[in-house]
Amino acid sequence: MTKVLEVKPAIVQSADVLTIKDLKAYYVNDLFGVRREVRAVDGISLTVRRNEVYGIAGESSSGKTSLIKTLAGAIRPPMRVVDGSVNFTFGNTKIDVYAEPEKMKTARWQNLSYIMQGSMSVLNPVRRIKHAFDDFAYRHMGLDRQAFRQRVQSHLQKLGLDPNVLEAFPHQLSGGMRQRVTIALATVCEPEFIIADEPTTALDVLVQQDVLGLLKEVQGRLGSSVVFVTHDMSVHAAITDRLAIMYAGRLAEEGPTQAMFDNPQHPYTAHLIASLPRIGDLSIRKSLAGKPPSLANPPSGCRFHPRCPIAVDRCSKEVPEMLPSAIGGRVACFRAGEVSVK
Ligand SMILES: Nc1ncnc2c1ncn2[C@@H]1O[C@H](COP(=O)(O)OP(=O)(O)OP(=O)(O)O)[C@@H](O)[C@H]1O
Repeated sequence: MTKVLEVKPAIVQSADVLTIKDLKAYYVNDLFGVRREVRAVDGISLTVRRNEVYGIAGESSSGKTSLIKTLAGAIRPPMRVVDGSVNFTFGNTKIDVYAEPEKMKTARWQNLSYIMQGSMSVLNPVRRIKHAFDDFAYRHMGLDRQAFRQRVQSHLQKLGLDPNVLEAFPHQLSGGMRQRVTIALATVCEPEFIIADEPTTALDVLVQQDVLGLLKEVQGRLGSSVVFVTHDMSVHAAITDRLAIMYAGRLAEEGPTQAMFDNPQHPYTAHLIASLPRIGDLSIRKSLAGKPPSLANPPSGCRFHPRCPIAVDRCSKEVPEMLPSAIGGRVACFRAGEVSVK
């Protein structure tokens, strides 16, 4: 049995809120006249539905953070979107992120919010917590000061936080508390779309469970969509409805989370699941041979083929497309379904 955190998944509904089509985003550097491209996001298509938690998993450097920065329209040089599109639908408003950057600016905080890695980056260490709410949320809510403060206090209470945290400095709170405050900050405007990048990585497992429970509860109450990024598969098992696995800038597999854990179709998914600790199993977990490839010079064909235990000749020559999988998702593998989790 796989040891996972226990947080109940939400009901999945169907309208698409985010549609990404054949997205390519590269880091482009010119060094002494030599152009170097790191293909961090390389031909990704996916949709995220209303009221679902969509997970993105993959080893370090697989492109997870680059993908979510790209979808939030939060890219800076040397990163460039070289092809493809990102579209959001918020109520009746449609936004093409790269054709309509002004619309996207307005949507930020109101319709879309971002919980980043490490809560201290959004909470100024020398200012009280209340100022973070003033700085980020006040102008988006159209309330007078008093009504705004009341709204913030009642939101904190709904999340089980004492409104007195508003008077605290970040360093006076524990790591878990700070992350709860960050979730409160990201959700006070009741956004339809929340991006969470490794929000619980630095926390111990019990606090992590608490913070994940909170995020799930707010998501369920608001009916928001969440894109949740972490390399930790046990967290995906606990919180996500659907899961995408990234390998070397591309999607390897996507599908309903539970079905992927029960019956992974891609050998890389099977490897990630097999590396999780299991209750009562004292055997040493086998790691995959080799390292993730350089995205400046990725392998030909399927990028996973040099490390794949079941690769055949074709895998080094042809790029596998993402095609419907046997478990109601999509998979990019010529030998899909021929692996099992041992
Ligand atoms: N500013 C940059 N310039 C050049 N390459 C970059 C830059 N930022 C990231 N990269 C490269 O892009 C690739 C993808 O990185 P990214 O941070 O998106 O991966 P990740 O899956 O989020 O990793 P992690 O789990 O470690 O955060 C990596 O090869 C990384 O070295």
